[in-house]
Amino acid sequence: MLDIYMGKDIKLSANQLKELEEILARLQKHEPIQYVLGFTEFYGLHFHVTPSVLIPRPETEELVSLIIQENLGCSSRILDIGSGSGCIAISLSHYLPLAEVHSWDVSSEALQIAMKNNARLETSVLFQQINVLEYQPKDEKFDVIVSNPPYVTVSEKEEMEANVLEWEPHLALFVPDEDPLLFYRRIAEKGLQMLTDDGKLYFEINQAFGKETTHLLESIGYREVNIIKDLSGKDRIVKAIR
Ligand SMILES: C[S@@+](CC[C@H](N)C(=O)[O-])C[C@H]1O[C@@H](n2cnc3c(N)ncnc32)[C@H](O)[C@@H]1O
Repeated sequence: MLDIYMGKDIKLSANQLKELEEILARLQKHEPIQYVLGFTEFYGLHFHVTPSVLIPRPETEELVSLIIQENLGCSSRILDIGSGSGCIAISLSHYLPLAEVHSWDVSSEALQIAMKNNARLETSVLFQQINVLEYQPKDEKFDVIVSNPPYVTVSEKEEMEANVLEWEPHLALFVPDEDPLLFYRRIAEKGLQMLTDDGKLYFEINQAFGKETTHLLESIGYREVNIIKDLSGKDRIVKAIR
C-alpha cells in the first residue's frame, strides 16, 4: 500500500495484465462487481454468486436477522421459497443449527449455485426444484415459511440501473404489473395448509405494497399481520401468524 502512495511502479506479469484488462472490460459493461469477483458477503458468510442468482441485498439481511432473533434455540422446520444463492436458507441453517431448513426454487441454475454454497459453508439445507405457483401442498408441515419472491413490477424497469437490469436474472426480479402480489397470494394460500398452528410467515416485500400485502394476508385469515420497516424507513417485511 505504501508503494502505491509513494508512486512506485507495480510490475504486473503479462498474465496479470491480461486478467486486469478482462476485469475492467466486464466492469465497463456494467457487470456487478459481485459477479466479477464471484463472491459476495451476506450476514457474515461468503456466498458464491453468478448471473444465475440474484445478488443478496442488505434488506434481506434484516429479514434473516428478524427470523434468527425470533426463533433462537427452536428446533423448527423452516421453508424458504425462492432460494437464489441460498442466502436466506443457508444463513438460517448456520445461525439456527437446531432447525431443519428446506428451500425451493424453480430455477435449476440457481439451485446448483445454492447447493454449492450449502456444501462450502457446511450447512444442511434441503434444496428442491419446485415451482411454488404450481405446487399442491402435501401433508408435511412447517413452523416457519419465509420468502423473498420476485416483486419488482415490469413498469418499475425504467427506474432500474443497467447493472441490475442487464445482469441479474429476470426470473428472480419481475412480476406482472397486473398482479404484483401474485407470489404473496399463492404462498399465503398454500401456507394455510403448510404451516403448523401459530406457524409464522415472513415476507420481504416491495416497499410500494405494504398495505396491500397486509390486507391480503388478513383477508386470507392470518392474524397479527405486521409491517416492519427497513433501515432506510421503507416498508420491507411483512410478518403474520397462521
Ligand atoms: C428475489 S429472488 C430471491 C433469492 C434469494 N432468496 C435472495 O433473497 O437473494 C427470487 C427467487 O425466486 C425464484 N422463483 C421465481 N419464480 C419461482 C417459482 N414460480 N417457484 C419457485 N421459485 C421461483 C427465482 O428463481 C429466484 O431465485
